[in-house]
Amino acid sequence: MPLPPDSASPSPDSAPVFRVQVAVHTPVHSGVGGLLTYTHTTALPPGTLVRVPLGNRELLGVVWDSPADAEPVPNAQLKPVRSVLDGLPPLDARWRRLVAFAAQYYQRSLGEIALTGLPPALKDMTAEQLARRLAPKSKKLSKKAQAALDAQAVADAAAPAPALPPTIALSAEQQGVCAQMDQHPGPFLLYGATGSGKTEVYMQRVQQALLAATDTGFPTQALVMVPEINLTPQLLERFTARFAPQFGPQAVVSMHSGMTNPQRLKSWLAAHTGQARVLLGTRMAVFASLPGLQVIVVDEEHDPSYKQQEGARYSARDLAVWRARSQGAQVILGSATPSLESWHASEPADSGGPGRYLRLHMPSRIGAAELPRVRLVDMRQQPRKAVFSPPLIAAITERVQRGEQALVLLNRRGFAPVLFCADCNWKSDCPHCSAHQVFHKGDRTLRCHHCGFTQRVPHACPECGNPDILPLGKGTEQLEEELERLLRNVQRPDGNPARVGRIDADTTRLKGALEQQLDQVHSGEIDVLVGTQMVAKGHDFRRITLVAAVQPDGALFSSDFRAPERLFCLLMQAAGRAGRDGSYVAAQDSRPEMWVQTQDPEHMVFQALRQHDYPRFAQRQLREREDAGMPPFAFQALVRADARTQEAAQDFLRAASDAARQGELPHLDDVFLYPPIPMAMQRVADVERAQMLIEATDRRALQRFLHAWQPWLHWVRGQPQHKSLVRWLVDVDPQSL
Ligand SMILES: Nc1ncnc2c1ncn2[C@@H]1O[C@H](COP(=O)(O)OP(=O)(O)OP(=O)(O)O)[C@@H](O)[C@H]1O
Ligand SMILES: [Zn+2]
Repeated sequence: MPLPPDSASPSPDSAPVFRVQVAVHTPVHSGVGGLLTYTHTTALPPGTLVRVPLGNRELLGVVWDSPADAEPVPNAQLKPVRSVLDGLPPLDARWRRLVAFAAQYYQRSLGEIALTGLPPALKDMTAEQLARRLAPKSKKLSKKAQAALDAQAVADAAAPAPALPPTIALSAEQQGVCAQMDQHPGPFLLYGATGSGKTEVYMQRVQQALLAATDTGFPTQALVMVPEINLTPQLLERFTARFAPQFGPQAVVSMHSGMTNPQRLKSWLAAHTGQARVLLGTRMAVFASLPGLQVIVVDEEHDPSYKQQEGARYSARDLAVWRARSQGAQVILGSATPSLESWHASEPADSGGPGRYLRLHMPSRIGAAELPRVRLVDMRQQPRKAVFSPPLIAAITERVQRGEQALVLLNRRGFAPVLFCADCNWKSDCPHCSAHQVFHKGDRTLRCHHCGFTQRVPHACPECGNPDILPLGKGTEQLEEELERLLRNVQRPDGNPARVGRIDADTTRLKGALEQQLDQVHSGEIDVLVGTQMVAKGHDFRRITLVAAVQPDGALFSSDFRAPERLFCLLMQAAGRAGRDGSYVAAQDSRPEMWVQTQDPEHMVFQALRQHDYPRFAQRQLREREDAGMPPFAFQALVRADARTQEAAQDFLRAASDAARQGELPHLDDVFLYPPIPMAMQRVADVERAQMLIEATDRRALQRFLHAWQPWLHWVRGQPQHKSLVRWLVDVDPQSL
């Protein structure tokens, strides 16, 4: 795109101009710090959005600093700011503090984090376009239309104020928790069983925040975060129903990656200007501009999706805690299965714990609902090769015949994870990754879930021509097919045949598909739902009384030390979908159940699950981690390198490690640099991946070390022998190893 000539007229040499330091994001200027200096005819308030030239491009930037004094600057050295997006109030100091902290902590440039926090649509907008976007829509109306509007306004004014939604009477536990939140500044860890009514507590706290008076006059605001997009529509509905009557139809807005750029811009502007009072969103929402922020909720705080896994690898949960503290807002982390980090942080000080969070407990489900009874099926005692053990099928059949619903969980989509030739041992390996291509029966393809490489299923073994190639292992597609077969003669109480449905990333690719499929579950059209972790958490299903995890054991063999924690959470959350409506269960004279098919029923993960005993599980895991010196008792960072060969990737890491020693970086003695190793997924899309773990017992030592190391990493990367490196990055507090 050709650029217009500089609009700001060049000032004569040495005329006084104002220096403006601007945070911009360019890969070239991504070193830590990363402010570029421009000039302008006036000083610009920090937080102002500007468009600045860089090379032959024009970029959006945020004014970080602009001294109020003019000074003579030789014109040739510095370029002037191209335009100022002055229709928008500047981003406030608290937002800029958050960005500065995140940039420093996660070892990224200010500009990158700042731009991460802004809606993408702003990047390409001129000042005029933004002004138009901000101007109230003033369409010329016909006389008749105007008269109708006026009449409506008169009628509105005369009508009684909209009725407040009936507020639910809080349970005793909910009241107790809210009372504690009144007394204590937080942060709070709301440890509440699945179905204990945590959402109701959030709404109560949000309501209180929205009604609070401030001295700034800016409307008070709340940020509510959920781990996944698929939970936002549901929660949006609940929050809108609660708050729109009181605070206006625009009071609740959402923000997540499933929205179009114009939609995201709209939400962002509403939050920035105070029109929106509640912002509901996924991890990206943590960076939204919310000048009136009073309370932050992080629902399902244990969820790994709060950690951004690309670009700036920030933890939205951790930043939420930081943001709340730095601006005097309350923060509530909620979960039935808190992360071990948060659980540890909430160990009370009087029993020797850090006592950094206040732990609040809601053990009981709402109403008369009880937690499901957990049944472990020892698959070593079941017919070999059975996907579903006969007792599980009998239990599902019984539920369907009574008109209840069942949920079958398997965290693997597709029909089978691999195709296999028994004659020559050929396997459907992805040619570009160290992974198998997954067999999808629906469209008869082999698909790599890592790089997307897709092929038609071969008619015979590509190696030896054997026509009998076999699927190995199970995916959700196969479970669905298998259940349809097993339940084909089962009838529901209305005489119709049992209906099986499936929800996973494959069935929900199209926009609106997930909502539609969830509606089918809620309306009772589907009797047995097969799904991945997508359906295991957060959903308030009312008629599911049985949940089954059919092949959870794989996770027990993972090399990642967080694997047991992840599995336990997933199973507890899944169990939490059964029997949520106590009166329904009672009317059915039924009892909720969670089934787990496993080869290792004695494993402590399953034993703790059986007792619904998160504290015991957490205590044991934490003890192991303390003994092994792992998080939360140690702090970690990863340096990752991608290259065409594994050798090149590891060479870079070794050189980086040598540079740290030669450069005599601060705290070198307090951090431990492990040797580089290939990543568990070693090759993706023809790129070899390696990583190097850095560990310290003191967070600040690790931080200072990383900070001092950063320029060295850039320097090493610039050396000719590392030319073949594709990319490198630092991941602070990595969530998977
Ligand atoms: N005080 C109350 N009185 C009546 N019903 C309530 C009350 N509080 C919550 N509920 C209802 O109980 C159900 C479970 O509540 P909610 O969804 O808030 O649980 P949760 O703790 O967030 O569960 P999960 O962690 O499993 O997502 C919801 O249908 C909710 O409307
Ligand atoms: Zn691949």
